[in-house]
Amino acid sequence: MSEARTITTAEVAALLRVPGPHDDKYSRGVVGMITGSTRYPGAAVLGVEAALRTGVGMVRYLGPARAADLVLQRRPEAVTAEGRVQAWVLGSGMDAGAASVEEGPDAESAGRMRAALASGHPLVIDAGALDAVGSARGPAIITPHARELCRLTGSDLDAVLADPASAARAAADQLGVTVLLKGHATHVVAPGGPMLVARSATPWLATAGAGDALAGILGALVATHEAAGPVDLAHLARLGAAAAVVHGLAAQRASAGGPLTVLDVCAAVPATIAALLRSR
Ligand SMILES: NC(=O)C1=CN([C@@H]2O[C@H](COP(=O)(O)OP(=O)(O)OC[C@H]3O[C@@H](n4cnc5c(N)ncnc54)[C@H](O)[C@@H]3O)[C@@H](O)[C@H]2O)[C@@H](O)CC1
Ligand SMILES: Nc1ncnc2c1ncn2[C@@H]1O[C@H](COP(=O)(O)OP(=O)(O)O)[C@@H](O)[C@H]1O
Repeated sequence: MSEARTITTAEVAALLRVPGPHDDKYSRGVVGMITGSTRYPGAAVLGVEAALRTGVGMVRYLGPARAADLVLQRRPEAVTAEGRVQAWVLGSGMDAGAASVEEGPDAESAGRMRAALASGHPLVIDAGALDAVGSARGPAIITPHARELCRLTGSDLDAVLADPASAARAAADQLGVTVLLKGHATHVVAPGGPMLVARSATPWLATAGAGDALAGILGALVATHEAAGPVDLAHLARLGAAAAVVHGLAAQRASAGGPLTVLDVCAAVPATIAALLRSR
């Protein structure tokens, strides 16, 4: 078994960047999101909502037209034009192989995804972008669930579920990226680094779209840190664990012991962050 340590709320609070009087939308960080597809446009809405609720200077949304329309209906503050970006979120709400699509309504966002992978900026790689991890030039954190991890590494599902910490560590070493393995407990590890575990989630969070929101929270945290100086794989591991704790605590707030929707979780993120900041 791989040794694992639960990240504390004090550590998470210390990782939250608070804007100061001299900040502007660019110095706070811009997260670029190429998420959602013609088939799964809702994932784009959830990720953008989560990123904005986490606090970031700008969300630049560059997915397919149908998803962009829905994002703008929900969040007119999202910017859908190309421009400066400090960190990317790729692949939520896309089918495997999304970066290789060359025809149809999702081809333009596939091209943008290939450019983001080659940009050297930090990357949050989710769902349909996972199989493109080998083309990531910048530091990357991948966010698979157990079955996605198996698809990526060829490991056995029962073995991953029995020892997620070892599976996450082996994947990080094999792929040379930081791995955030989702589940009731979420395991996060950089190649050769310490294993961090987030244990704040409630089982009510096991609902479609919850992972899309996690990717948005994480993308916002990465962009706000990258705006202050380059993040590396070890830094991405701490931010990944922090994002999972914020996600889980927001879910506890949204649930209050009962069912939740993913937009409820997103709506609970600002109060969750405010409570963490009061505790530091
Ligand atoms: N509103 C939306 O637009 C939504 C879009 N979604 C997108 O839908 C696409 C497909 O996602 P799926 O994860 O369903 O597809 P997958 O094809 O990756 O998963 C389907 C298979 O994986 C298994 N599986 C799922 N979660 C697991 C876990 N935690 N442990 C072990 N096995 C697990 C399922 O039993 C099933 O056999 C993704 O791009 C995703 O981002 C989902 O996020 C749901 C919401
Ligand atoms: N039993 C559970 N208890 C707590 N959290 C869970 C549980 N099952 C899943 N989650 C969380 O819910 C999210 C599901 O993400 P994912 O599998 O990508 O689903 P989707 O693709 O539908 O968004 C992850 O953040 C995961 O950690």
